Amino acid sequence: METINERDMAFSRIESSVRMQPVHGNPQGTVHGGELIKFMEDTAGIAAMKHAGGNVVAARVDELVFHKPINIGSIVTFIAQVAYAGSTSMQVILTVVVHDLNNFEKSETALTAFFTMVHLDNNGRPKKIPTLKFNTDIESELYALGEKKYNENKNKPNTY
Ligand SMILES: CCCCCCCCCCCCCCCC(=O)SCCNC(=O)CCNC(=O)[C@H](O)C(C)(C)COP(=O)(O)OP(=O)(O)OC[C@H]1O[C@@H](n2cnc3c(N)ncnc32)[C@H](O)[C@@H]1OP(=O)(O)O
Repeated sequence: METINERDMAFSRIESSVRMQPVHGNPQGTVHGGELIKFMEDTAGIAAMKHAGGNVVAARVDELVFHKPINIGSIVTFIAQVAYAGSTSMQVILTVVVHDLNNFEKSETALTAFFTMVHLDNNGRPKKIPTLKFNTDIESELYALGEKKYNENKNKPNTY
């Protein structure tokens, strides 16, 4: 199989929309945080799989922020972007937006997080990934954010 050494950042971007159902709810009647995190991890995982070209696992979640509660019945879009590629790991920036059901041009950010996803080979060992190429000013900013988070994690004591 052909080995890909470099991928454009835009290649891995994923958007996935879901209507939040009663089964996603918590006792307060809004969407349960754990349900949202599962969708976030799946979306981050698919973006990372696209970049890596194979299986990935989540190694870490940083700066998960719940900015707004989400109501049952809302249509929510999960946006995942590989922002930085290390040797075998990726920083995936996850943004969750809630749409205005009467005006889909309007949406609000409800959650944000960084996921560290690691590419694994068939024996479950970390495997090298393509480098990441940015092509626009916005992508360059995302890359800088991802690189900062990667370096912060590498420098944290007792992390691994
Ligand atoms: C709405 C949509 C619906 C769609 C619906 C479809 C669903 C379709 C979904 C498919 C998508 C699946 C997405 C789910 C993914 C899981 O749910 S996975 C389950 C949860 N995760 C786990 O069980 C992982 C457990 N941990 C491990 O297995 C090992 O610790 C790891 C992560 C493989 C690392 O192993 P290790 O031997 O420590 O590796 P090591 O060589 O030291 O480091 C490798 C790299 O990882 C980094 N790393 C390791 N540990 C850490 C750490 N704690 N923090 C940060 N970085 C770390 C290192 O810095 C290194 O990076 P590079 O410098 O190479 O880039």
